[in-house]
Amino acid sequence: MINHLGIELADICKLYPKSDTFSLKDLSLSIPQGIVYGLLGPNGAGKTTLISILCGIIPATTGSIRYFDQGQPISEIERRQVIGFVPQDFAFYEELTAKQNLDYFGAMYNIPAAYLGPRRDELLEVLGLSTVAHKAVSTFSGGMKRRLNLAIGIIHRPQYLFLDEPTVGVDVQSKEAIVRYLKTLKQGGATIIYTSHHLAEAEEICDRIALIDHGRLVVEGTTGGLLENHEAPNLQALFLQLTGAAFRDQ
Ligand SMILES: Nc1ncnc2c1ncn2[C@@H]1O[C@H](COP(=O)(O)OP(=O)(O)OP(=O)(O)O)[C@@H](O)[C@H]1O
Repeated sequence: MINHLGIELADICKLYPKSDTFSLKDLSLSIPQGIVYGLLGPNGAGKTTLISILCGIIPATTGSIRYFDQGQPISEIERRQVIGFVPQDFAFYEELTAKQNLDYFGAMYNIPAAYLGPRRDELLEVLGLSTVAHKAVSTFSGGMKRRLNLAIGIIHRPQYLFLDEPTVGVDVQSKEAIVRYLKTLKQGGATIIYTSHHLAEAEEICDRIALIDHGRLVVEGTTGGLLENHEAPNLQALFLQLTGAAFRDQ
């Protein structure tokens, strides 16, 4: 399968207002279309900042981002239609039911009712939420909320899906369900860009990874190629080899 260029970032810098330290510095990446791409790094490395810039939630201070489809650049308006974002913080209404949340967010994307109903029911089914579809989300477990968060981010079938720690704080069953569904989305042609601290999970699903530390790119490449080049038995060993053992508490 030919992977066309999907997203190209050039010299991205991010200086938050009132901050005197760059959260991202001179970061350049080329992300192919149709793969799972992992943004990895220690606490405070800049992963959330980068994913938020990539999907247009916050602006970069300097640098450029271009999106492509089948090798052709796409406009800002087109970009907004083809991306989906699953944030680390839950982005739904606790007092509404799972079904009402999906209906609400589906309507925000202007999905016609004839398509929205079947799409909503399909997502509830594959993410194991059918039996609780009519319950208020405030009664859900952490894993159920994570799965609903994912369903909302993909209700409009995005071509580019950004996920910020999609499996944080969930049990093995929910993690498996989420990972399985991400693989299904990739098989359907989606480009998935995700951050995670679960390195075994990242090793399982990422075709390529970028390792970031202190806002700078440390290394980038195919998961297998990086392990081989650095003679690392797994991603955790590679991570420690390249970022050191020091804590990142401040
Ligand atoms: N709104 C903000 N204002 C100022 N500084 C910020 C802001 N958001 C993040 N930062 C800083 O930018 C740097 C990168 O933070 P970011 O949240 O992107 O890292 P991360 O890799 O996602 O970390 P974690 O793994 O802990 O979620 C950190 O030093 C952080 O303190």
